Amino acid sequence: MDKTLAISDLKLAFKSYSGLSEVLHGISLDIAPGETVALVGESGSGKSVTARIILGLLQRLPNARISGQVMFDGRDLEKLSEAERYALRGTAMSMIFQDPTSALNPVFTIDVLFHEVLKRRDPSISAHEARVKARAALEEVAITEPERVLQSYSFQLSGGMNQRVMIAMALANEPKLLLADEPGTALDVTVQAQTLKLMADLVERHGTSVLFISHNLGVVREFADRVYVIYKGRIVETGPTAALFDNPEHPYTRALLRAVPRITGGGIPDISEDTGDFFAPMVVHS
Ligand SMILES: Nc1ncnc2c1ncn2[C@@H]1O[C@H](COP(=O)(O)OP(=O)(O)OP(=O)(O)O)[C@@H](O)[C@H]1O
Repeated sequence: MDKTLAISDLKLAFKSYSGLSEVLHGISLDIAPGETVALVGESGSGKSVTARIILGLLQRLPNARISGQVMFDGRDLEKLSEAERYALRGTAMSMIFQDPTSALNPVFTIDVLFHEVLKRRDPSISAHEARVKARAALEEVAITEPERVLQSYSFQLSGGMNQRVMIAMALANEPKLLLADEPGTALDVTVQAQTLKLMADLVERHGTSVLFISHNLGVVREFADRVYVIYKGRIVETGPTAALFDNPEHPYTRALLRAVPRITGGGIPDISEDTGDFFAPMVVHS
């Protein structure tokens, strides 16, 4: 079956007055239909820029130099016009962010925001039809009083409620691919765990593919089918989640796993002090 997403040899550099700074050095990554794939790595390793290239957002920056191939649902993104890429965002692919409260425009009520989202797929959808769909979508994320939520502004709702609203909106147009960039990191851990479980159940039911970007290896272990570990713009290890966590072979993956904070003390180890060769060849688990 065709992959939902197939990235090959993706390179990215930013041009500045002092020259080119290379950020991605030829990464390859794919996601099958219905699969949840995690991209993990430290801050600045290139996770968010990868998501922004998939969404077609970095292509608009005049100082971004991009090469390689990104195939989405059988289509080469680089061959699409800006208008075609715009049409894909919020319809065939959508995104959820770290902080749901700031991602939802506080000027409009949730039902107006929902209407806008649904119009991306069906420009002629009426406010009434949108409201019916929005109510059903909110019920799917276990919101028991959808009418009250629809009439509210995001600042009147809790962070956990906004996260559910955002998940419902992101899935309202039945996207093939959901990009989840550190979802819920701005929430407390219990609420984050509940909403991630909700998201996982929903994407499974809808057969949505997910690119899950996270620092949190515990969450990755629970929700991802496969993992790619990225270090300074290079994929250093990849494989099915259990194989990779049970038998990490690349020095950087080992350091990353050792750096998971433990309640029993010792604080967060500093992996920059690790002596392993983080540029060792990539490890692929089958
Ligand atoms: N518009 C830009 N211009 C120049 N450099 C950029 C731009 N956007 C990102 N970068 C650089 O690209 C690198 C990768 O950034 P990216 O945001 O993808 O990291 P990340 O892995 O998502 O980190 P975090 O987990 O902190 O979000 C960083 O060094 C960042 O400074």
